[in-house]
Amino acid sequence: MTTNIQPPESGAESTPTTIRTNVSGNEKNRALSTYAPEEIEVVTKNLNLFYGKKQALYDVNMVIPSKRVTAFIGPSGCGKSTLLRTFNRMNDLIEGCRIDGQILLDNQDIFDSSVDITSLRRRVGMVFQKANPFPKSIYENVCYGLRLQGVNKKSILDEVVETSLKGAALWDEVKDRLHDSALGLSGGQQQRLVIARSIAIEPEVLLLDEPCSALDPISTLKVEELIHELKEKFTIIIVTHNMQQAARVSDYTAFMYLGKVIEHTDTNTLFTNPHQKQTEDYITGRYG
Ligand SMILES: Nc1ncnc2c1ncn2[C@@H]1O[C@H](COP(=O)(O)OP(=O)(O)OP(=O)(O)O)[C@@H](O)[C@H]1O
Repeated sequence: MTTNIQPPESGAESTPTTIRTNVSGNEKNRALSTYAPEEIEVVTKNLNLFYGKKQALYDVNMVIPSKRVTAFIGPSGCGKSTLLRTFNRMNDLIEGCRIDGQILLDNQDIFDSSVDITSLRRRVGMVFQKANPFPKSIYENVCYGLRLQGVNKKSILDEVVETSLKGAALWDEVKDRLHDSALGLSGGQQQRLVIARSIAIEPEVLLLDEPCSALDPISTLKVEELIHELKEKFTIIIVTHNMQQAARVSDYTAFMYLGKVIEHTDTNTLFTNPHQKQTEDYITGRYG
């Protein structure tokens, strides 16, 4: 069901934007506090992050429910990508980056010394703003992760390639040219290919960092529809600049400002009845 809702009006400067949400029943948008521990994929506890002396995240405490879409929104530089990158420890690659606090994935602290980063990144896949297919065939792009794991049996690879491309809504467009270069695909197709490559190794969580920002409206729509389907199998966390997109694709939305999570609630509430003034100012276009 698609619901047409207006952001709250509180004063003459309110923007008359119509924000559509993908509200599809109470169950999907129930309060985060009602989730049982086994329904939660990721928990952050007192998470602080510093780039050298500059603090970029402040005391982030949040729960990310399993098999739901959570969106991070907020003005440029508020820490959305930084927070997203902590979930698969991509920030480890940045010199001078220091993190305090905990992130529990299935109840295990991902910063624990026993955690193997390669297997963490297998469990928590990531898709970036700009599609980054490898200069290989479409087929080899999709089975890249499996080959790294030592899987080389053709029948298995064929099956995974087909399932993943179908899962990424790309199969019909490429099934007759699987051995052509991935670089010959359009931008939107490349982004779906990268998603197919990520889901081929069956992660638990899929991180999407502004996956549509370089795409035209039709490709954007395809990726948004895809996100909707993928949440049946994966927990999805998406960073987007686009509030309409957050409202369309997500079940839960976190509004961030200056490194803090100001409000994190079901998407419908965040856009129709935000509890924090800063959220309301942002969604009504007063700053950002
Ligand atoms: N590698 C880095 N080294 C130092 N500072 C960084 C680094 N990456 C991000 N920052 C700083 O951390 C803060 C948060 O940046 P981040 O990219 O996470 O914000 P964002 O909300 O994703 O922004 P945008 O919407 O513009 O992509 C910013 O002040 C940014 O300048």
